[in-house]
Amino acid sequence: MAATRDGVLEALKQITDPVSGSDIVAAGVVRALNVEGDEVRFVLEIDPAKAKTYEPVRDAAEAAARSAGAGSVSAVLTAHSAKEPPDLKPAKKAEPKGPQRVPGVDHIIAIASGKGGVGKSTVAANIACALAAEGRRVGLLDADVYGPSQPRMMGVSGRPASPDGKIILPLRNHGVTMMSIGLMVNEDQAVVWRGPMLMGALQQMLMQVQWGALDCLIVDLPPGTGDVSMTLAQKTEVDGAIIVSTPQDVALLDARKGIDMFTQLKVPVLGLIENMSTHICSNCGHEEHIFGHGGVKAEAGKMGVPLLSEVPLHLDIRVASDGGAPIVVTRPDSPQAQAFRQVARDLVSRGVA
Ligand SMILES: Nc1ncnc2c1ncn2[C@@H]1O[C@H](COP(=O)(O)OP(=O)(O)OP(=O)(O)O)[C@@H](O)[C@H]1O
Repeated sequence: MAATRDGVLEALKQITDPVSGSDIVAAGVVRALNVEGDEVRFVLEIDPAKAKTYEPVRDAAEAAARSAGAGSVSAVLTAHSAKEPPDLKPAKKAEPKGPQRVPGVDHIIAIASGKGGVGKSTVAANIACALAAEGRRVGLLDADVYGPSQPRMMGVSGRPASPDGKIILPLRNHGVTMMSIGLMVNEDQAVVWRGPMLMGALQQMLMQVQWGALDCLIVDLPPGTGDVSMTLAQKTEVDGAIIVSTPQDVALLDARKGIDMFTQLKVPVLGLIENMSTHICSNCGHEEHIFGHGGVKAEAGKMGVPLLSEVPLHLDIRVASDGGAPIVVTRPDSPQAQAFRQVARDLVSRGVA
C-alpha cells in the first residue's frame, strides 16, 4: 500500500520527543514532510548539541514511516537555526518621519522677518546672487505666499513648465535657480491660502521642483511666525535662519519672536541683518539714522546671535530690485552690494552655504 501524509504523521506522533516529552510532531521536531507514492522524506529539526540523543529517534521515525506504508524513507537531522523565522507580515506603517533633506540640496537657509516690509525679500535675493558670485550653486525659493516678490526682484516671469505634470522645472536668472509661489498664481490674484494648502504648496515647491545639485537653497519665508515657517522647519532639515529687521523698536520686538520660534524648532539662528540701517542720500551721500542706530546690534548681542550686516537704506537698492536685478548684480562693487557680499562670504566660510 502507498503511504499517505496523514498516515505517516499518525505514525510519527507515536514517537516521544526526548527533550520536551511530547510527541515529535507536536514538539515541532518533524519538518518538511513530503510523501510521494511510497517515498517519504522529512527533516528532524533539533538542537545540534543533542544530535546523539536524537539518533535513536530518527531510527524510530524511519521505522514508523515504513510501518505507515513507506517504501523508502529519508529522515535527516538538521540543526534548528537560532534566527527568527522571516516576518512575512506586511511592513508596519512607517513612523512619522522627522525633518527630511531635499534631494541634491546641501544646505537650506531660511530668511525670515518678524514683520512685513522690512526688506526680507530684498535681502534674500541679494544674498542668493552674492552666493552665486562666490561660485556657489544657489537656489532661491520664494515661499512668501502672502506677497511673492522674487519674480519681480529676480526679473523672471512666465509659468514654470512641468512636462510630466509632476516635476516642476524651475527658472533661472543671475546665476540663481529660482521658484516662486508667485509664478504659480496670477500676479494680481490675492492669494488667500488656508493652512493645509500652504503646507502642501511649500512641500510641493521643495520636493517637486527639479532643483538639481545645489550648495545652498535660500528660502524667502513669509513675514511673521506662521504656518509656513513652522512647516519648513518641521518637515525639512534647515541649516540655519537669518532674521531681517529694521532698527525700529516694533520690528525688533517681532524679530525677537522670530528668533524664539527658530530656537524652539531647533533651527540655528545664523544671525540678524539690520536693513535700512542708515539712510544714505543718493545726491550728496549724507548719512542719517532715520530709525535710530545701534539697536539691532545691541539686541543681537543680548540674544547671543551675530549681527551679520548693516544694510543702508539707499535708493539704488530699491531701484535695482524693482528693475529685476538685485544691486549685487547691477553694482557689485558699490558699498551697498558689499554689505550683502560680505554676508555671503561669511556664510561660505562658516560652511553653511
Ligand atoms: N535697504 C534698502 N534700501 C532701499 N530700499 C529697500 C531696502 N530694502 C528694501 N527696500 C525696498 O523696500 C520695499 C520692501 O522690501 P521687501 O519687499 O524686500 O520687504 P519684505 O520684508 O520682503 O516685504 P514683505 O513683507 O512684503 O515680504 C521694496 O520696494 C524694496 O525695494
